[in-house]
Amino acid sequence: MKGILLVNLGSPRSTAVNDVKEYLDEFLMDEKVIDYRWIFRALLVRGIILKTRPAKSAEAYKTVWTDQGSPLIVITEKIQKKLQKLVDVPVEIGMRYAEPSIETGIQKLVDKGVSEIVLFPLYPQYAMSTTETVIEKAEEVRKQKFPKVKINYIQPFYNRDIYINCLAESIKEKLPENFDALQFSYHGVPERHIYKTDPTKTCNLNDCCSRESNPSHQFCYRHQCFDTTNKVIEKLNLPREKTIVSFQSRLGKDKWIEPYTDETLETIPKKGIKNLAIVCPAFVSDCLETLEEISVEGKEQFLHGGGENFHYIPCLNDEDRWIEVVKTLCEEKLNEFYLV
Ligand SMILES: C=CC1=C(C)c2cc3[nH]c(cc4nc(cc5[nH]c(cc1n2)c(C)c5CCC(=O)O)C(CCC(=O)O)=C4C)c(C)c3C=C
Ligand SMILES: [Fe+2]
Ligand SMILES: [Fe+2]
Repeated sequence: MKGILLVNLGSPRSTAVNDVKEYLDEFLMDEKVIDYRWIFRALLVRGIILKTRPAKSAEAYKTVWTDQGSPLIVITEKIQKKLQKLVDVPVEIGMRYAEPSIETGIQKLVDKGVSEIVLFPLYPQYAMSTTETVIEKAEEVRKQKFPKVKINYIQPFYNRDIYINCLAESIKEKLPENFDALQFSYHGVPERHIYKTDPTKTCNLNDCCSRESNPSHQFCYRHQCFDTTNKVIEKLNLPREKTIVSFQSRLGKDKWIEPYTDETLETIPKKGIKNLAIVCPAFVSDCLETLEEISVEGKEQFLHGGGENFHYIPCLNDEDRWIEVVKTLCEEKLNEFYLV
């Protein structure tokens, strides 16, 4: 029997500082996220970051937490429920960090008699710290706990027509009537991650990310973000000069991919952009990074820089058209099981 596992990043179990600390420890000790040798990672994460960040992050989580829990988990559950109504195989969710874990999700499917799983990492663009760590973790769990189970992984879908149409339509519906610019703010990654995962060693994080065709693009997160943006701009028929791409949420002292969202938000009002619409297409569901970092902090930065109107465009969340895309992508992979 076949089944579907939707995988998202995960959130702390509550906004208590200790729960946030436990979550951040698992997240940041992942060597695909902070890719230093264990001893240096432990010194940085446990010796420095976890001393102060959990209290700060817990305060931020409190501002977005709902009666049902973390927005990211609640929305992923809504996607699961809606998808379950459209497909005739069991659908479960699993989080890369904290609960419900990938193991919990696979166990629930196995308990329902599933032996062939389509696993969907809910990230449009490939990154070592997202898609790659999800697949690595799922393979580790499968080998150790479920050796008879087969897993088929859905690949990044940043450039698929069905996804681009869906994202473009969603944005179009929510765009305000008057705006000076539409900003696409993607989660950032350290530059080092892009060099590390480039099998061709040709990406220089410059023009090659935006070049038409280049073998490095399959693993270049920066390229994939530009490509999603360009395809949406084309669909919406937007003048290029009315659009901005930037990268948010950087952590630590390393150089992350540029331009940075916070700096952009502070400076664009001085260039005449007073009315801004902003969307975050690296996230399929709203979460701390969109609801707090962009909608609240980002708005403050923009207004502080002299901006006047800040319009946040929510993620796809559980919109019906997005659930249809999830269904199509899952069905493609479910069908592959029949071919082998
Ligand atoms: C596109 C998706 C994401 C990428 C790429 C990514 C890389 C990445 N993130 C951190 C550090 C943190 N991220 C945090 C929250 C967070 N990150 C993503 C997605 C991506 N991260 C999401 C969806 C969330 C929100 C989770 C939620 O519960 O809502 C956090 C925790 C919050 C905080 O303390 O700020 C950290 C830390 C790194 C270091 C990284 C790449 C190396
Ligand atoms: Fe993150
Ligand atoms: Fe690149």
